[in-house]
Amino acid sequence: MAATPSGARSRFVVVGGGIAGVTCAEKLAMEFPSEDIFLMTASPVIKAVTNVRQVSKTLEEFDVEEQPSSLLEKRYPNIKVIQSGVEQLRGDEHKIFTEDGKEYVYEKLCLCAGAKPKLISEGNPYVLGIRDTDSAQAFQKNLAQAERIVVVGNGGIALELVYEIQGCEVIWAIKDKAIGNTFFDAGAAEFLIPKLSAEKQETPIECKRTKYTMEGSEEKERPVAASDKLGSALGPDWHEGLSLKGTKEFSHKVHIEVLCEVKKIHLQQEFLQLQQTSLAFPKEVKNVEPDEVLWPVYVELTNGKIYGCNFIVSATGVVPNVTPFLAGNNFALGEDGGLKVDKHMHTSLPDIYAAGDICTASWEPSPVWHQMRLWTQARQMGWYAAKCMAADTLGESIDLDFSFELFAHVTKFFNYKVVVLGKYNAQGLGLDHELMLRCTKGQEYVKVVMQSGRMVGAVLIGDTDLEETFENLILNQMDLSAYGEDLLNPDVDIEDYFD
Ligand SMILES: Cc1cc2nc3c(=O)[nH]c(=O)nc-3n(C[C@H](O)[C@H](O)[C@H](O)COP(=O)(O)OP(=O)(O)OC[C@H]3O[C@@H](n4cnc5c(N)ncnc54)[C@H](O)[C@@H]3O)c2cc1C
Ligand SMILES: NC(=O)C1=CN([C@@H]2O[C@H](COP(=O)(O)OP(=O)(O)OC[C@H]3O[C@@H](n4cnc5c(N)ncnc54)[C@H](OP(=O)(O)O)[C@@H]3O)[C@@H](O)[C@H]2O)C=CC1
Repeated sequence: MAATPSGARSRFVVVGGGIAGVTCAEKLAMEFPSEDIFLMTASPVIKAVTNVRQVSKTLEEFDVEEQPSSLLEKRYPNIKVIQSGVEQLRGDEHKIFTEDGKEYVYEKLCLCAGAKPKLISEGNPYVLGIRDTDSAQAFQKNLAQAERIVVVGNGGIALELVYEIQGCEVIWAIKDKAIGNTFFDAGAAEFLIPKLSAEKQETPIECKRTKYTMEGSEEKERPVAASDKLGSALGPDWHEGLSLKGTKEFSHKVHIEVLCEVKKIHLQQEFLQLQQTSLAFPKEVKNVEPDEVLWPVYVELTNGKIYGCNFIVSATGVVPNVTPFLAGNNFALGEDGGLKVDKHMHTSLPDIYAAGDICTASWEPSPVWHQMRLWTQARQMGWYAAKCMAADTLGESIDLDFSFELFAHVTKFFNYKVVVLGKYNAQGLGLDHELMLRCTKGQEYVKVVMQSGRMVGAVLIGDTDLEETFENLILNQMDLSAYGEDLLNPDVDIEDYFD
């Protein structure tokens, strides 16, 4: 590192200590062992991917550890972690200003500052989002005092919460007809629903998926970020170390309100005043509680019902973290507010790349890949962005990485292994597709999406062992018309068929 009067200088600077940023810095450190790589992060700990295991061509398992940054510097002596938030980027000058008053000059920069929860009501103390370790702990603390909460949203976090929470009534308000719209269709939702009323199993099933651990979490005090600082996003099994229990003795009590959104949130005092004003609520708006029961906060839904609760979890997606530190740089943004990146992970500004939750993939994708803000994609993008930065520096050309050929995600919902491949929900296919299903209640749910006789997507719930075969069938686009329903016939050994 050469210091200049105007600030420290590095050829490569990466912003963000989450999976995308750390993976990018590691790959750059390997590609350029004699260069110092600066990794700037607002969080005192970094996320490291360990024990990567390739399950199939595109599905991978790995462990994720929250580690002190010194461990990363030990593994890669040419990575220098700068633990300070970036206050301002001046892209035209190739300069970064940090919150501790320092200035850095870069040649090439990769922005990996993640995303923030998109809350239904900003600044309302009764509305919680879950993103990082600190917000998860705040949620757990509130839950420990709660008798009833309202969960809003129908994606990954809501699915995990409604299954994990015990001893607290959950009112789950969803916009859709069926649960889990970001991962499932109504058929899969039907398959999963009985698990919500069943007593929760104490031992989780063995399941091939990523694991999330906190380095030394039991013995050591974890460094805590200032409360306004954004930590790295949580990930697989984030709730395993937390007791998600309310004040009651029962296991599960989930009531689902479908096809509705939150119309208004009323604090107790305001709610009581409104109730006394006869014209405040139209006749069809109903408090579902007897009047003598009082709650700190009330949620008015668009279906006319009002539920009192201790607090609300807004599990309503994320917004890329582009403000305030990137303000004034005129980046081209995607529809979802992310930094647009081309097929070389390059943003619209010279020498600035982006990866992970902060970016919006804006290249023409493979017909069976789409972006989802997931741990696996953060890692793949971080890795590939570093390769692109290296190729640009060395004047080499580079092809789009193979990991963007097929969307592939393995996770766990309601204690089932879940694999989703390609256009698993027929995303963007309109009516031009057919579905094939196989379902054994309580055991497995298999759905494939076919288009013109070819497989373009699949949802596999349970231990189906079909992921590798289906991944191949989607990738090679073989015409499967001749096999008809045999494709899902449990008596036909499909792997032998296609070997
Ligand atoms: C509760 C929860 C459960 C999840 N479960 C799964 C799962 O099971 N499977 C899965 O694939 N994905 C899961 N995800 C999604 C996954 O965690 C994210 O997609 C992924 O971690 C994003 O990584 P990232 O590196 O892009 O961003 P982040 O992990 O958000 O990292 C951003 C980094 O940037 C830093 N930063 C932010 N602003 C600044 C600044 N101004 N200056 C310096 N540094 C800054 C932050 O401190 C942080 O270190 C889950 C997410 C949540 C919230
Ligand atoms: N196991 C896994 O793979 C997990 C992954 N994650 C990831 O973490 C991130 C955050 O998770 P999460 O917050 O659940 O985000 P998701 O994007 O998964 O889901 C958001 C949900 O909220 C709904 N929604 C959006 N706005 C509103 C609103 N105003 N009112 C009611 N509902 C609304 C969305 O509906 P619509 O789609 O119609 O907009 C969608 O159902 C995501 O990137 C997710 O993929 C999180 C947990 C587990």
